Amino acid sequence: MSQDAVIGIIGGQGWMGRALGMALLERNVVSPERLVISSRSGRGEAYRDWPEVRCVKDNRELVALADVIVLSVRPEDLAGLDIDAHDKLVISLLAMASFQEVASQVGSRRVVRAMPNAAAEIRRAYFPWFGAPQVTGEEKRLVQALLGSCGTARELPNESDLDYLTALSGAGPAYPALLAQSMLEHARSAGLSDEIAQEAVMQTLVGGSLLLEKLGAEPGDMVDRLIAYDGTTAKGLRTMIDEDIGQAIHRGLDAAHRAASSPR
Ligand SMILES: NC(=O)C1=CN([C@@H]2O[C@H](COP(=O)(O)OP(=O)(O)OC[C@H]3O[C@@H](n4cnc5c(N)ncnc54)[C@H](O)[C@@H]3O)[C@@H](O)[C@H]2O)C=CC1
Ligand SMILES: O=C(O)[C@@H]1CCC=N1
Repeated sequence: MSQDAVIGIIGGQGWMGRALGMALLERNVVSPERLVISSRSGRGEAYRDWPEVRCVKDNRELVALADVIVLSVRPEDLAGLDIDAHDKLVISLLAMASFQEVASQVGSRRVVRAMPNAAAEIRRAYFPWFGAPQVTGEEKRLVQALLGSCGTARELPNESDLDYLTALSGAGPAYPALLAQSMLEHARSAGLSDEIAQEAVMQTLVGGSLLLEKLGAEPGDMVDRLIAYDGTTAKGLRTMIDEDIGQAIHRGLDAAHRAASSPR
């Protein structure tokens, strides 16, 4: 498929659709003339700097204009889309909607399922995807370039990996947010001012994450090293480990994975 393909995003004003649309434009992966979005609420503010981007209200018009159709609506809105993609390439960002379900709803078996995460907003998403056998090698290269605009795109060998990663990386940015919330509550209850507590939590989580990325080693190596150091960190870590923080995380991931794998 040509790199000049017109890309249409259904739900292009929503959280993920807008993040993808903006990333494609800002990274010059797609020129504004080659982007079409459908939005029930009109053009909106997001694309105000890109007047060449076409905005339509009717999804059937978008399907007619686009070579590649990105679905970025909530899973419960899939059944109401009422489009026939006539075997065009469709990229679904939907959680909880299988290849079979998407293919039969949109009238194309040339379907890629892809899973962004909230960090697409800052172009740091982990963005795995799985392409049906009907998707050609050239189309897969295009998909990799499109999704790579939002961060790190990765083709997966099978669809079940995508359901798993929906729970791990798709939902993932919420997990450090939960940790941050808990640390912040603790800092406040220890009497720190809001300003210092917020700054300390943010800088620690961001700095710790960047350090992990730079070290590139097993995260457990850092844990082992600090337990062996046997200082204050070791006291905190041992207590959290004895309280089975690992079990709580595994049970949470299992629950999200079950939700991602079950038919709605
Ligand atoms: N928000 C997240 O962190 C993630 C979301 N996803 C998936 O991405 C998809 C989109 O999610 P969000 O962007 O968060 O939802 P959202 O609610 O922010 O955006 C969905 C957009 O679709 C529009 N829409 C609904 N029905 C439509 C229709 N018939 N025609 C045109 N537009 C329509 C809505 O008005 C809204 O603007 C979901 O299926 C979700 O499972 C996947 C990974 C992460
Ligand atoms: O919570 C959800 O269902 C979506 C899919 C993965 C992350 N957010």
